[in-house]
Amino acid sequence: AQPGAAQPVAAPMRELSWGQLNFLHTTDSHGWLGGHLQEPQYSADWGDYVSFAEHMRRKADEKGVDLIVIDTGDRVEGNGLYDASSPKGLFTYDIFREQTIDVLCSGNHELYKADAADREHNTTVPNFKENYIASNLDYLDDNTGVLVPMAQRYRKFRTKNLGLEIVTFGFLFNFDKNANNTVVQRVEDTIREEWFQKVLREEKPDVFVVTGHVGLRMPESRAIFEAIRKQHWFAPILFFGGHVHVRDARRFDDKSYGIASGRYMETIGWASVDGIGKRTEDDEVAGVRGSVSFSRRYIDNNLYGLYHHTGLNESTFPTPRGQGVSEMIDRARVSLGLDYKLGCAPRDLWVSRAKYPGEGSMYTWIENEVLPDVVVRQDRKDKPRLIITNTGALRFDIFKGPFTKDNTYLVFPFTSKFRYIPDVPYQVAKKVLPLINRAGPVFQASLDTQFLNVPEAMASKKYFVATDDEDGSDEGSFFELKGPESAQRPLGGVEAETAMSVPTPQLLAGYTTEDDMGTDGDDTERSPIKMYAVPNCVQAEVGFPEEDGRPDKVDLVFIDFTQPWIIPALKFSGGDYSDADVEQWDHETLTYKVGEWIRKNWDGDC
Ligand SMILES: Nc1ccn([C@@H]2O[C@H](COP(=O)(O)O)[C@@H](O)[C@H]2O)c(=O)n1
Repeated sequence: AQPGAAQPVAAPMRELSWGQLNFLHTTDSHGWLGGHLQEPQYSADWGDYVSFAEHMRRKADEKGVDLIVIDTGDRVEGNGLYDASSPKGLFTYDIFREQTIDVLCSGNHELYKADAADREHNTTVPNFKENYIASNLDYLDDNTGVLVPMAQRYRKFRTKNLGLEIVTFGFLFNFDKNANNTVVQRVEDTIREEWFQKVLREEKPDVFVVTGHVGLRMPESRAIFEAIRKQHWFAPILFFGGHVHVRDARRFDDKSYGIASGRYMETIGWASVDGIGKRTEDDEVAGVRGSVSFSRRYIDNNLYGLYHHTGLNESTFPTPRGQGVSEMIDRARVSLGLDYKLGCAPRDLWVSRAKYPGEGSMYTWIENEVLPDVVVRQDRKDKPRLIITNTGALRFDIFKGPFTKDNTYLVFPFTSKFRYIPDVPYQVAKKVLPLINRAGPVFQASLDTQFLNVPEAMASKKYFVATDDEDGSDEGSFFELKGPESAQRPLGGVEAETAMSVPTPQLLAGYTTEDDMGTDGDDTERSPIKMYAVPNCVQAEVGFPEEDGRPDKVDLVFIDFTQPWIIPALKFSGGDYSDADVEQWDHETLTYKVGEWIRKNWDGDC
């Protein structure tokens, strides 16, 4: 762990079970290679994970079984370790490559910006060579002007100890907000491509492993499963998903299962599979291959748990390589000045652990306190304005106490700036926010308004029910598990505030996941946390007339990411606006503006 990271706390543990094939899985790490310095549940770092994987490989060898290490993308954006350097990721690519990863693929965050996609092609792919799979992703080489596969489309390999043959793919969901130096082919089109069909016709592996930056319950995963199953009735198919930032496991059928392993290096996914027979020519005819048994654990990424699962301790656990990686991270953090204190947060501010609107909500804070102060222009200061930001732009909680340079990137990782349309009739402008939040038919399918929200909402909306609040209002609904077809309740602080069960007092609050396999997936017993839904966007009203609160016209200011939704919402509200009417508000990023605000307003002692 990093110097100064919170010490892990002892807790009741569930064991890992081993099978013929065993997997360690990370996804959506978003640069959190230093771990969570403020949260004991997740305070181990990438160096500890390197040590852990080394011990688990040795154990696999001793047992005569196999271990495969997987990462399913979104390695970048969301932590100072990646975002604070120039160029971005100056240190993280070298740190990340220290883990031996057998199969990896791209996430959408590797592709938002052209320079990040260049680095993926020119650094990550060569770092991992044939282990990097890009089944539906091409890269436009600037030097040659030629569109080439980002990496190979699939990989076939034999496992070290049991000699099982694996065919593996690496998919990205149908993402369309990538920079123009990559092309993402829709999954549904890719599986109809000749190369994919040829693999299915010609290869007869013992098991298919589908890695993907795709939620397990997104339609793309189902489509891939059905395409493989159509041609391989009895083959085990294992999915390793990502993107929606949740812990989840899904049973597709009795020979096909998947795991999704959370976000931000909070979770190391563990999956083990038994019942994989060597495939014979007659299998498909006779249907001889029985069910596979699948077991999963979501490992909280802290040293207490990693020692427990390896049977090691403080002196025996760190390997020279792992220790070296922790030192690399420390040096990088120091040279980037990530612990530099901008101010002192006077209270906890939550993404979804507090009701919106409310005192503890990060979104109430941003719309009431921050936006009115930071979205100001001298030449338009007397014009009333509406300022809109999407909630997904604020990604992580703020804990009471020191707010560091690192925290600015954890909370506001994007380089988004403000744009505006001047002098919009208020009667038109005021309808934009409700339209976006109600997500009506105004928006085409490609403009799903859930893409404005925090990624966790994608899973939550589908698998949890938003119930009425305790006070009977429908404001600030919270999620309650609907049944076994579920995703999760994430995240941990130290207190367990819940209406869903009686917390065990000494347990730290954290993940209490329910998935298709039941409620025993988390490796550590935690007390549950109540999670509240947040709207897609929030809005500040600034400079409104005091008498009736209804200006004639307003400047409609919005974060640039929201523009594709703002324009159709304006049109639907009777405003004949297009992209041509949009002007840049100023040239400062939201991240910079909030950093400056914190410097001025949170200048207490802590
Ligand atoms: N410039 C951006 C890019 C993304 N977002 C938000 O992030 C969400 C996607 O996050 P994943 O980690 O799941 O890829 C997206 O839905 C937006 O809410 C943003 O605000 N600004």
